[in-house]
This record gives sequence, structure tokens and C-alpha cells, in this order.
Amino acid sequence: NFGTVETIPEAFDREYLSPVQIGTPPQTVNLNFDTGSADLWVNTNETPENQQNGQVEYNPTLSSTAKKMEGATWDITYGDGSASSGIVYTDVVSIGGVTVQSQAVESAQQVSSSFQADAASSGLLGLAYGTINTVQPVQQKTFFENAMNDLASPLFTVNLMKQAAGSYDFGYINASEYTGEIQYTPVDNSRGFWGFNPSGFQVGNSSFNASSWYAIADTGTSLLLLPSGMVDIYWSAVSGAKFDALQGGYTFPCNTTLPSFTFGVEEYRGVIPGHFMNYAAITKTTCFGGIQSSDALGFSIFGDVALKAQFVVFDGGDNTLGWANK
Ligand SMILES: O=C(CNCCc1c[nH]c2ccccc12)Nc1scc(-c2ccccc2)c1C(=O)NCc1ccccc1
Repeated sequence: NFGTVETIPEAFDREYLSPVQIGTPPQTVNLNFDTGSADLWVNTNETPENQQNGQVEYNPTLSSTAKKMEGATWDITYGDGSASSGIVYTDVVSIGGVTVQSQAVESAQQVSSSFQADAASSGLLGLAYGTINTVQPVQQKTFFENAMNDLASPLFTVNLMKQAAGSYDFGYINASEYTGEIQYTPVDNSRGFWGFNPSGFQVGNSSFNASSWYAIADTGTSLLLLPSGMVDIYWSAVSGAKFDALQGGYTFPCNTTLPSFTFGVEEYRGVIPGHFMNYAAITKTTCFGGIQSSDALGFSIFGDVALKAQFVVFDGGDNTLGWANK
């Protein structure tokens, strides 16, 4: 089978939320689909009231198919320091008509401040490899891994849009969502991510700089995080741009016209329009750049700033990533 679900951007395209049905009768919660992590966790009746801000909850006690996974716990910390933890149920989970009968649903008994403040999001749905799922003592599979063998094709596609509704498709490739040919490239999943090797970059209409490095395709990270050498070259082309240690990155005058950023995947060239690189206004006149350094991480992250300019195929069958412009 196959299915499709819409994904809606929050302010600044900071994150994208999609409706997910959990339990019997189905309870719908909006989750942040995250190809950079592998835990499906959600606010529930067990999440302390003082750690919530109106989020819609999943309540396993109201689901006839919910089963507590005795002795199982989970605990996750993301690179930005945000964290959550709790216990585990299994229940029926459906996304866009694709159903997994027994999916590990991780109930949050603790969520850190950035999640507490995020009133629209009821949690995350991990789409990275299950090898980085945090459930103990028995690691759990992601929704996609559980659904994969029943899908028409063992893949899902990501079509994020700038400040508009996009979609996650499961089990099929919708040719109307992209232009040109899809360039496939092998995935390095040794760290549990959808890792790949870009082949170079280009700022605006300048020449292409061939270079090979390791990066991950991560819908759960807002920005495009690249080696500082590339980031410095990009922002040196923007008059008034500067590295602002207080803000923790490059800022620039909001009224500046930004150059596009092109990345290579083998012979393919992915183009990110200049205006996608304006992440958010800090003041009336100063804006925060969408392309920032990944040096502190040790690897690059193609987050939403990059992904919303592309149509991306996450193929779990042959472990490849497919890239296309749109
Ligand atoms: O964790 C994910 C994807 N899920 C994010 C869920 C999430 C984490 N706060 C959230 C807040 C709201 C919604 C979702 C999330 N991706 C990866 S791989 C390596 C790093 C990393 C490792 C070390 C240092 C930095 C990053 C991250 C990372 O922390 N990204 C988030 C981020 C990256 C940079 C800045 C901010 C956040």
C-alpha cells in the first residue's frame, strides 16, 4: 500500500508538523517528522501539566489497542541540548492511510523547555535508522521501518515548502512533485542517519567548487549547517553580513538581496534560492542567516533551509537518497 500526508510549516519554517492517528478509536496528534532521529515520542496524559503549554495529547488509557511495554524506557538528548524521556506503549499508528499495527509510541514523562514552549507540536516521529532509537532494554523500529515491507516501494519522499503546505509520501514517488531527473546517491547509515557525500558547492553564479564531505539529510534541523570554509565564502558575498558571536552565527541587513546556494550530489546540482537563506529577523533591520557553520558538530546537516528547495527520496530498500529540484 501507499499513502500521503500534508506537512505544514511553523513560523520561519522552523519545523513542519503532520497529523498522525494513534490508537483505537484514532486520536490525531500533529508531530514533527524527523529524519535526524529515530524515536516516536508524544505528549500524553503522563506528561506533567507544568511541562505543557496546551499541546494535544495522546491518551493510551482511551485506546483499546494500547499496550504498555513493561520495563521499557526511553531518554533522548538532541544536539541543541533539548531532551525528553519516559515510558513506552505499543499501539496502532496510521499516517496518510499507511497503518502499522504495533508501533512503539514513547510517552513523554519529561520534556525540556524548548518542547514545552512549542504548543503546536505534540512530539516527534523519527524517520532515521532504528539503530539510534533510544528505547531500552529492547531498541525499537521506526514507523517507516515497520511499514516498509508492506509499502508498494520501500521508500518515503519529503517535499517541504517555504511557508506553504508540503507532503510526506510513503511507498511511491509522485512525479508531479519535482522537475528534471532524480539523482540517486548511496547512503552512509553507519551513524544511524541518512548520510551522504555532497560533491561541492557554488555561491550565486560564481564557479562550482568541487569538494567531497559527509552530510546528513535532516528534516528535524531548521538550518543548513556546513563547514565554515563554505559558510564564510557564502556570507563574504553579502554586503553587511557579519559573524555575530552573541547571536551565535552570521547576521545580515534584512534588506540585502541574497545569492543562491548550489550544492552538488555527484553530477547533480541542487539550487537553494537566495531568499531561502533569510532564516528570521532578529531586529527590524538585522536578520539571522539560514546557512551557518557545522564545525562544532563534526559533520554537516542539510536541514529544512536546504530540503524545502528540493524533492528528496529516502529509499530504505537500497539505502539511497534521491535528489531533485522542483
Ligand atoms: O537531532 C537532530 C534531529 N532532531 C532534532 C529535534 C529537535 C531538537 N530540538 C528541537 C526543537 C524543536 C523541534 C525539534 C527539535 N539532528 C541532529 S544530528 C546532529 C545534531 C547536532 C549535534 C550536536 C550539535 C548540534 C546538532 C542534531 C541536532 O541536534 N539538530 C537539532 C538542532 C541543531 C542545531 C541547532 C538547533 C537544533
